[in-house]
Amino acid sequence: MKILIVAATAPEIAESISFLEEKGIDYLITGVGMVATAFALGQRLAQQPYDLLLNVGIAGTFDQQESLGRLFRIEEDQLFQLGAENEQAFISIEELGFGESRFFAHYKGLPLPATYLNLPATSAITVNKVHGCAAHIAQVSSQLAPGSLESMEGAAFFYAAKQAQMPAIQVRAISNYIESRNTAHWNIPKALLNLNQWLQEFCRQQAS
Ligand SMILES: O=C(O)c1cccc(C(=O)CC[C@H]2O[C@@H](n3cnc4c(=O)[nH]cnc43)[C@H](O)[C@@H]2O)c1
Repeated sequence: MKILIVAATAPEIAESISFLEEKGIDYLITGVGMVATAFALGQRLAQQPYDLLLNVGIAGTFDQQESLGRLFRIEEDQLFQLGAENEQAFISIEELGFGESRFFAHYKGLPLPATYLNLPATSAITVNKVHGCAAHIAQVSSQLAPGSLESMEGAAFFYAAKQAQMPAIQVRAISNYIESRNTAHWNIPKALLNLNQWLQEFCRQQAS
């Protein structure tokens, strides 16, 4: 099975790059954010088809009781606040009739290893602006499924995969709580360690 590993930044998969190169597994660093992700992935997929696309990275969680470093598979991801507003309410892109904002992991029929299937599943939102203001966080969080995560790429990754009609999955390690912004509270090293250990185990199981 030909797999493409997709990450926003090189540091997110730095611990796995020599492993991936030894195994002959392709990877793509897109740059941070939805526009960079959709363009880079679209460009790659136009040149080369894959049997499976895997987006890995770190993410924030809205669940203040969750453990930093924990891994999740993202089953649904949303282009957050894509739409319009009027004086009363937000109007989604679906209600406007211009497209869709919700995208899903897609791997039906693929024999994915236990290291993926056994991960806890959750939903995520994809944002242009990382939430860091307590009042906004309280408002957003009340509209989301409990335990939702937040990244800057996930839904754009699923979008590009859907456009290219290729199976796609996403795994995120929690690096921080979505809270009043304070990066001193983030635990990026723990998230990266867990994410890269998982990624290498996934690739080993996938190959066997
Ligand atoms: O500072 C570092 O050592 C470092 C190492 C690896 C990656 C980073 C990043 O800042 C990656 C940016 C990446 O992280 C995602 N992310 C993480 N937390 C959140 C969040 O709370 N809300 C939204 N996105 C988050 C995001 O997908 C960025 O692409 C730093």
